[in-house]
Amino acid sequence: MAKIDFGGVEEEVITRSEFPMAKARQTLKKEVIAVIGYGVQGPAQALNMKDNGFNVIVGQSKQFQRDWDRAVADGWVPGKTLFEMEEAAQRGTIIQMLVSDAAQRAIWPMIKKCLAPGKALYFSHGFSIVYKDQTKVIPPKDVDVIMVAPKGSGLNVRRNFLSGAGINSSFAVEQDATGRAYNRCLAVGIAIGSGYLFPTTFKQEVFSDLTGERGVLMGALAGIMDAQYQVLRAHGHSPSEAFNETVEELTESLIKLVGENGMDWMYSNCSATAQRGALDWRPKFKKAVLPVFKELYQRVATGKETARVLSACGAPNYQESLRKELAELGNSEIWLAGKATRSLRPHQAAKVISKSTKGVTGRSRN
Ligand SMILES: NC(=O)C1=CN([C@@H]2O[C@H](COP(=O)(O)OP(=O)(O)OC[C@H]3O[C@@H](n4cnc5c(N)ncnc54)[C@H](O)[C@@H]3O)[C@@H](O)[C@H]2O)C=CC1
Ligand SMILES: CC(=O)[C@](C)(O)C(=O)O
Ligand SMILES: [Mg+2]
Ligand SMILES: [Mg+2]
Repeated sequence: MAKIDFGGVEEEVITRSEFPMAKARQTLKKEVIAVIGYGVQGPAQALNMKDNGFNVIVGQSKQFQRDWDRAVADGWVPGKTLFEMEEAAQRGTIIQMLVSDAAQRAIWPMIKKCLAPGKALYFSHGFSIVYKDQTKVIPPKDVDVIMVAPKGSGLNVRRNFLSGAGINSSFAVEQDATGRAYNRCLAVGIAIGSGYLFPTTFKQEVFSDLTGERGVLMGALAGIMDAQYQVLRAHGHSPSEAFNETVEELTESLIKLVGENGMDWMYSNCSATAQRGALDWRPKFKKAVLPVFKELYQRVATGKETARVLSACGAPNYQESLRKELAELGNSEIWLAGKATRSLRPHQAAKVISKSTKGVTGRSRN
């Protein structure tokens, strides 16, 4: 493992050069990897592994016709590489649990029957194992239990693979029954297209992941956007102006600079006026939301968020009510304004400018 200094704390990271693709292929050459679930992560991981030359089959319930049809359209062949979930799980030696977290609880009794000794049970989230009191997912002692959790949407797991970039993942071994769990885990991590692999535990992964997606990555993000948009609109700003100053300028400009070189770098390349205001207001926002994040982490740690996911997402009419909720969000004024704004992005001009390298390196941090 390479040792990397993260802001003064040393952590170990697995690099592709330590665990090259040839070693992954060697490690998994006798394995049949059964990807159970063709939702978001399923297609990305299955297709990346197949394109990397691994022996992959897909298990998908035909009752979810849309997902079955997508698997067929992606080249999986019914009866050869695409099966009902139980048959795929029987055939697989590494069983990847990539149905939704609530569905993992529902299909567990069936999966458990397919876990012959020496097989590996794989997750991309610590959820089912860590909250076993609620999910009842308790693997037998004679199988490996491993996790690779890509740190991004499945869409990017596939897109980054196709662009050659890869995506970083965390990984953990919960149970090593065969003595090969660690190598199996890293080999699958490399096979699905991970770049760097960060060691974690199932518990640390799921606590941080649930906090992140409810917080800054998704929930808090949409919440603060709504709040700012509402205030601007209430003071007579047009929808386009309110949207531009809340979302468009972030996604099209400023957050890209944060990704490129950090927050201070983005600040450095904005006006002195903006920098002063942002530095002054940062602590106020932090103070306002800190209690909310503390409450969120508590709810994650005590399993309340898990109970909410299992009861809501496991309900029979959930897909219908989810569709309604997402449609309501998409049809709210802010996101309709967003649709109009996106149609006005000046793509042509951007292409011409990108041919020049003058003036694109940014202002240094002093
Ligand atoms: N979506 C993502 O990008 C990420 C997901 N993960 C984790 O990966 C795992 C899979 O998540 P997603 O790909 O989002 O799955 P998803 O939420 O898209 O699940 C869809 C799959 O579950 C199946 N399914 C749903 N209910 C079912 C039921 N009652 N019986 C049988 N099958 C059912 C669907 O047919 C489909 O194949 C989860 O543990 C998730 O937390 C981790 C990182 C990112
Ligand atoms: C993309 C990801 O890693 C999330 C947000 O945690 C998820 O989809 O569960
Ligand atoms: Mg995540
Ligand atoms: Mg998540």
